[in-house]
Amino acid sequence: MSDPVLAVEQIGFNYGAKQALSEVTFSLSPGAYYALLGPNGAGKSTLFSILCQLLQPQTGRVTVNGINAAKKPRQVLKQIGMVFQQPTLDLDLSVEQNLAYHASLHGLSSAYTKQRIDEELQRFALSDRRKDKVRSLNGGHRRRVEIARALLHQPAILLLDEATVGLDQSTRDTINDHLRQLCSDSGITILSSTHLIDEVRPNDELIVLIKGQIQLQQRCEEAMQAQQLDSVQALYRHFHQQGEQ
Ligand SMILES: Nc1ncnc2c1ncn2[C@@H]1O[C@H](COP(=O)(O)OP(=O)(O)OP(=O)(O)O)[C@@H](O)[C@H]1O
Repeated sequence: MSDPVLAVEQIGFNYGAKQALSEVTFSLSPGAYYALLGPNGAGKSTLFSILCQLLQPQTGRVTVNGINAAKKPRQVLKQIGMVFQQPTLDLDLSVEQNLAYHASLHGLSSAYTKQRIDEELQRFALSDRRKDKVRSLNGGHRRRVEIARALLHQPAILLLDEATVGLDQSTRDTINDHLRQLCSDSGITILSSTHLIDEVRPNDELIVLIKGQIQLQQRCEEAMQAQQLDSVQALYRHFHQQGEQ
């Protein structure tokens, strides 16, 4: 097995008296797609906030490619691309301007920015929309721009927090296809949170988080076989019930 690209060890986080995460431990391998599944309030957003350093864990540690996030936060942030639950594009800027602004925050040179914007817009079939204002794009295209933006600085890990919420089924399918392709083509690791169980595919690595605790980390197909269950829904229900006890 290759060294993990991300290791989360014994992380705990409370909001005052409210416990959001307790002794959360898991690791991600390079080039794999991980679906983080959990009901509302399970702690998914808190975990993402810690991974992209908006919050500091109160216990435990996060390392990215062996670098401790608490000790070298900037080096770790360079390795992470983030797509938040709420859209964060400026609607009155063009697609290209939104991407260029993000690239400048990451300190990319103008020549490299142009190259990366070209590459990512091509990857997401958006090259013909580069001069259009984001306001004129539909929801699926806006999400694709956000994913392209998160990839500009070539992170090792892409984090997506409920990235397909509010999109119709066929747009969700297209984006999900793109994301799986991204892992196999470019070797990037994806951690994508969802409560939409139908988005999880048999070949995905599955991480189930319930009430701030990890209930399962295993390839989805293997977990179904181990539990003798024939669907992701049944598998999730099983671990959900276990977590609620
Ligand atoms: N700022 C806050 N203050 C107090 N409690 C909070 C705060 N943010 C989250 N919580 C609580 O922490 C727990 C984890 O919340 P979190 O938002 O991380 O879960 P989630 O899995 O992302 O849920 P959702 O799917 O609804 O976004 C929940 O019980 C939530 O009520």
